[in-house]
Amino acid sequence: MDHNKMALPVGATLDRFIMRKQEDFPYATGELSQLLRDIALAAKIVNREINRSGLIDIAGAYGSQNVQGEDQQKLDVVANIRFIRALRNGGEVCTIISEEDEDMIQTGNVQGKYVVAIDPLDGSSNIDVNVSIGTIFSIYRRMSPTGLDGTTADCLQPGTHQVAAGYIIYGCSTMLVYTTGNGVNGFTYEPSLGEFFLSHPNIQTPATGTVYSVNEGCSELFEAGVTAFVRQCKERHFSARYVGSLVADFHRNLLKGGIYFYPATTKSPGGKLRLMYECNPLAFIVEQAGGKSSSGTRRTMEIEPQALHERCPVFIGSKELVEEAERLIAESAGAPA
Ligand SMILES: O=P(O)(O)OC[C@H]1O[C@](O)(COP(=O)(O)O)[C@@H](O)[C@@H]1O
Ligand SMILES: [Mg+2]
Ligand SMILES: [Mg+2]
Repeated sequence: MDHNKMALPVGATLDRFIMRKQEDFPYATGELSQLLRDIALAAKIVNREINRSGLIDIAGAYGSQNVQGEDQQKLDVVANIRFIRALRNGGEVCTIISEEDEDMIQTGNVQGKYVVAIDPLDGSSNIDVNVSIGTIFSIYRRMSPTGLDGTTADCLQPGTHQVAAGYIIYGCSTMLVYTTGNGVNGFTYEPSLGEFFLSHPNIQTPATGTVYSVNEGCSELFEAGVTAFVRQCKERHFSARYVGSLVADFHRNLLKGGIYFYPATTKSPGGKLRLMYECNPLAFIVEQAGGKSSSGTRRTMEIEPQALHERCPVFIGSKELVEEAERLIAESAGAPA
């Protein structure tokens, strides 16, 4: 046995883990590894801001709206600035799609091989009330040649083209969970050492569960198949859990089993969540952990994006629960199950 190649023990630092994973790819140039480190660095800085958000003047609205027409919170803007700065300074990223910016952000790193889509602060409505929030990121390799800014085509790639994806959850503890298409691993931040340590190696999500996460306040606006699925969850005495921060609801269900869904409603026919920096990255992670993600009728990662901030309905989590939701939606639409 090649003892040098054994799996890294729980407690290994993120840095060592990234290096070890890079060794698995003989032709790896280290750029993606460096990009993951840049994201981890920005996460540490944003974590510090969040942890003291009740003390310093960082709470509340910023006074402007983003392209989605949502009031930006100060922490949305701070997190956006921190991540963009780290990605720009890191040099590996040519173009960024951010929830907080209408247009593509060209970093000026024309030699950069990667495009990043990011939700700098997820769960904005929970910032001021000390409930878990997060950051979600998705990484693609550019298709256009280096030497120029990234293009719209570089940004509008389907989820199946992702080379890495992850999220940071700022909760009871701060964790970074990511995949490069080779399993899902979780790292817990130790602030006194300023390091992320491997705490959740090779995460596998249970095939089923007894938790459903949906904003039932909109249930009057659900289509028949979704209503039937919610009814079934209740008939099975599932527990309703809804934090209102996608990252927090997703993370719980990833570890314990369950399903989160934000369906299309008559009010928002495209759903609420954004394909490029919310649905696709979490879909990549859940699939790598043995779960499933769907729009209700098709695999999330096979959706061809048409716009940077397009929305899509999402059903994500334990495989059997997502398939059950799809079956009831198909049935109610009269399509063969
Ligand atoms: O308040 P609603 O309609 O239930 O929406 C909550 C959902 O919206 C979000 O807050 C959207 O994300 P942002 O906070 O990044 O805009 C999700 O985190 C959450 O799951
Ligand atoms: Mg979000
Ligand atoms: Mg956000």
